[in-house]
Formats: sequence, C-alpha cells, structure tokens
Amino acid sequence: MNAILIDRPETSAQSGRNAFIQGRNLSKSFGDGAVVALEGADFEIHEGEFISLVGPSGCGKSTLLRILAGLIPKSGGSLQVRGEEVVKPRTDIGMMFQKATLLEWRTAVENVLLPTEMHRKPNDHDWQEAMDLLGMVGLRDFEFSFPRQLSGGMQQRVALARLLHTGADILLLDEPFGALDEFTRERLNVELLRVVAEVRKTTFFVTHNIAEAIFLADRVMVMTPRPGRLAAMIDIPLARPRELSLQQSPEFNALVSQVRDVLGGH
Ligand SMILES: Nc1ncnc2c1ncn2[C@@H]1O[C@H](COP(=O)(O)OP(=O)(O)OP(=O)(O)O)[C@@H](O)[C@H]1O
Repeated sequence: MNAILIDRPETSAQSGRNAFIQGRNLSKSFGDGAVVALEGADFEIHEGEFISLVGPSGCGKSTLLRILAGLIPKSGGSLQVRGEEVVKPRTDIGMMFQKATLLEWRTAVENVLLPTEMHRKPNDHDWQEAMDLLGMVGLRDFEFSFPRQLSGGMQQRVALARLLHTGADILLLDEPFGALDEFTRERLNVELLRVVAEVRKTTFFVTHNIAEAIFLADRVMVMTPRPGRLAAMIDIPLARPRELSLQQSPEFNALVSQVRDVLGGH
C-alpha cells in the first residue's frame, strides 16, 4: 500500500512545493473536552489541489471544514492558510453545504448575486459574471427561474455558481450532492470536475462515498472514527479529464480497495 501515513507528513521541502494550507497537530474538542472531534491532524495542501475527505460518520470531517472556514475555533495546534493562522472567516474561503439554501423569492441569477449585494449594489459586470457562471454550471436559460422551478440538482448548481461568484479561491464543499439521487449525483460530479478544472480553485470535498472521493480528487484524506485522526493521504494518479467509465477500470478499483483498507484498519 502506498498511502502516506500522516504520522510522517510530507513536508513542503520534500514535495518541493509551498504548502498553501497547513495543519499542524490540529485538534478540536467540544464540551470542555468531553467530545474530541479532531486529534493531532497534520497535513499540507498545495494551491489548486482537489482534496476529498472521507471517513465514518462523526469522525470530524465537517469540524475540520468549519475550523478552516473560520466558523469555529480550534482547540489546539495550528492551521494556516497562505502562512496566516485561521482565526476568523476569510474572504478567500467559501463553503457549500448539502442544502442549497436559496432565497425562494429571488431568481437564480439574483441568488448568485446575493454575496455581492451584501457589500454593494451589483453592477453590469457582476450581472454578466453571474449569468456566465450559471452558464458554466449548465443552467443557461434558467437564469430567471425561481428555486421552486428548479430540481434539487439544479438548485445545487445555483449554489455552486453563487460560491464561485464570491471570488473565493478555496472551496469547502460539505457533501454538496449528498441529498441527491445517485444518477443526478454522478452527473453533477462530472460537471464539478469540469468546472473545477476551468476555475482552478483549491477544493475540499467531504463525502461518504469512496468512489466519488477518488473520482474527483488529486488526493484523498482518510479519517479514522472518533476521535478523528488523519489515517492516510492517498495520491490519486488518474489522468484528467476523467469520464465516469474510469470507475470500471482496474486502477480505479485498486484505489477503492486501498481507501477501504485504510478505513477498515481503524
Ligand atoms: N457543536 C458541537 N457540540 C458538541 N459536539 C459536536 C459539535 N459539532 C460536532 N460535534 C461532535 O464532533 C464529532 C465530529 O462531528 P462532525 O460533524 O465533524 O463529523 P462528520 O465526520 O462530519 O460526520 P458526518 O459524516 O456524520 O457528517 C461528532 O461526535 C459530533 O457529535
């Protein structure tokens, strides 16, 4: 097995690339230490990487994302983005959840423009960009539809366009397609690959689905059951662009076994 054990994390010096996001002995507990959600996490993420995060329910995946987003404080260790400790929400980090949380009374494009409107009145350029982003996520001709006129998958596409419109270049996706049926989910994964290749953002993608994790990622971060520790960082050396048929290949199945072995070993 060629998983890199996190006990001996790869360093920037070894990889020859600067760490864009770096966790060192990162931990989080809730309720005065009664629940240890994350323990001793060491990792380095490079700019533009797509990282999938897998692990059993309750192992601390969302907790890690919420610390990274600056939504909750860590309990110990260090977490740096671009060399700065994360202590509050950053404008270069955006998050997307299982529910699209669109405003029902606003059209798709008006929902995409919402983050801009928090700061200022959107101008023609903002409108054009929002329209273009909806086109990019496959919603051309639905720009003026209301959420109730869109399927669950289409609503998540709007949420993705809204996230991209914020200009954040670190995307935290917490099971974004988890509530959708398998067919829609597979299609959206292919679309996500295409969009991410186009916008080249650093992405964290939380999922319970091992095949999905591998299909999308440059590396898969595998977490152990509570208290969540990072068990392995597995390289996914599959060429891009990737098609769904890749999932039938022996090399893909070997990677699935590799992730399963790590998960099963804890
Ligand atoms: N605000 C909180 N207060 C107390 N405990 C919490 C809080 N948030 C999370 N936890 C606990 O921390 C642990 C990790 O939770 P987290 O939501 O990060 O797991 P997860 O891996 O994302 O789970 P799932 O896959 O089910 O979404 C769990 O035991 C959870 O109960």
